[in-house]
This record gives sequence, structure tokens and C-alpha cells, in this order.
Amino acid sequence: MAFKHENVADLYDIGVVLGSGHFGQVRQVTERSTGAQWAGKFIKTRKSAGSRLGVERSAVEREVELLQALTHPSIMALKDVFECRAEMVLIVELISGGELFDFIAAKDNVTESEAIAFLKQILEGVGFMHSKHIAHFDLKPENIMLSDKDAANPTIKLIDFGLAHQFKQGEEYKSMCGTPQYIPPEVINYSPLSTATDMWSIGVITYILLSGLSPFQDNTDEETLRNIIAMKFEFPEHVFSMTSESAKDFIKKLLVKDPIERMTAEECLIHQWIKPMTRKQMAN
Ligand SMILES: COc1cc(-c2ccc3ncc(-c4cccc([C@@H](O)NCCN(C)C)c4)n3n2)ccc1O
Repeated sequence: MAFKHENVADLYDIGVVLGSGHFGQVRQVTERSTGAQWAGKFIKTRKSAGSRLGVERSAVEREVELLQALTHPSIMALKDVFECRAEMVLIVELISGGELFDFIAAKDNVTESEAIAFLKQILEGVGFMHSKHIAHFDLKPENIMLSDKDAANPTIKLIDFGLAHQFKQGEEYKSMCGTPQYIPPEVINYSPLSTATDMWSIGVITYILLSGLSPFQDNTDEETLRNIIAMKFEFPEHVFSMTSESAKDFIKKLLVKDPIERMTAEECLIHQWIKPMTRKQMAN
């Protein structure tokens, strides 16, 4: 998708700021020609190679390239890209149900069937991403949004592919990025990463969905990272007493130190907790 060099404000009414992060600002925008509502991610790019402010233009081009390859119901859709002087704007679908993080926070805890319904969608989206050898590298409840939180079965949308990477055949890729409580040991050890890195994050997200607790989080990032390296996590009885053994087995098969031993998204989707056997299958 070529970057349009028109002024985004000529085609869209720029609305309120929805949120901001390492990536820049996300604003609600209205397409003048149709009245349709979208979200615009406004990214300040670096004015010069030496500058510390703003984002490298090449990083934004990479993100756009990845998003163009990712057309899936569980991944936010990219509609248009603009570049004007030192700003790039990605026009993406508007997601109005807020973050999964807030949905969990608003409830004491999520039931296992609600968690399974969310996880099936997350795993479908992540499995699709991984089938194209793309890893997200920043999966966390804040980057999983809901299309309509009041719907009976909210649809999830994965956002923020600013740290994502597409692996080339045989390539070794290392990075120290991510959010401490969701990153696996291989990121901390600066070992080669893979799509399995995302699967560890899904294990942490599942633990949080079912308990409201974060398995490795401690008082400081340093202590959190130490807990991850030591594989120091447990299922406290006062929170997990009503949680099924198969749910805990699902989490244990993702919070595995060796990335090769971790379940893939495909394996998760046929795990007993996510896809229980039918009575007929049990009978066989
Ligand atoms: C295209 O890249 C991004 C899109 C978006 C995105 C796309 C559609 C969309 N509809 C509504 C919102 C939205 C609404 C409230 C807050 C935010 C965001 O600032 N918080 C979510 C991510 N957070 C952890 C940075 C985003 N978004 N955010 C967020 C981060 C991105 O890097």
C-alpha cells in the first residue's frame, strides 16, 4: 500500500484522542466522503537519522507491510496510510469496546467459558499471524480490544503491531522489547525469538483472565524478570480453588521455559480445555 501524500485532514475530519502510547496518538476520525468512523494512528517520524525523537520511517513501513498481510476477523484492519512531512497516519478500523484489560478489571473474574470464548478468538488470530511467520511480540490485555463490550459474545481485535516481526526462512531474531510481566525467559536471556514467544504471553493472559492475578509480577520490573527466569509461579488455592485442572494444564503447557516445548496456537485450539471431546469421542 503506497503512502498517500495528501493531507489526511482533506479526506478525514480529525476527532478526539482515543489513547496514546509508545506509538504516538490514536484519534477517532470520520471519512468525509462516507461519514464512516475510523481510528487514525498519528506517528511522528524522525526528522534526521541521529534524532532520538519520533519513530524511524522504516519501522512504520514495516508495520504497514505486516498489517497488509494480516486480514483476519480478530486483527484490526488497515484501511489507508498517509505521510505528510514528519508525520505518518495509519487509518484502521475503529474498535469501540475498549481493552480486554478493562473488561477483566470491571468483573471480579471472568468465568472459564467466557475466557475460552475470548481465547478461541485470540488463538485464531494469533494462529493466522503465526501461519505467515509473523509474531506480535507485545501481546497483553491492553493490546486485545473488544469490538462491542456489551455484546453477548464480544469480538476481540488484536492491535498495536509496532513491535511485530515477520521471520525470514532460517533467520535469527533477537529483541529486548515487550512488557515485563508478559515476556518469556528467551527475551530476558536475549536468546533467539520465535512465534513461541507470543504463546508464553497467551499463557500469562489466560492466568490473568481466570484469576485477575499476574503470575510473575512483583514489586519491581527487576523482581518480575527474576521470577520469570526462575519459572517461579503457582496457582494460589484462594484464587484457583474453583479453576478446572484442564485450565491449569492449558496454562502450564504455555508457561514452559523451552520455546520448542510450548504449545503452538494450533495445539492450543485442540487442547482438552478449549476443545473438549464430544460424548461420542469419549465413547470411542
Ligand atoms: C495501528 O496501530 C495501532 C492501532 C490502535 C488502535 C486501533 C483502533 C482503535 N480503536 C480504538 C482504539 C483505542 C481506543 C482507546 C485507547 C486506545 C489505545 O491508546 N490503548 C490501547 C493500546 N494501549 C495499550 C497502547 C486505542 N484503537 N486503537 C492502537 C495502537 C496501535 O499501535
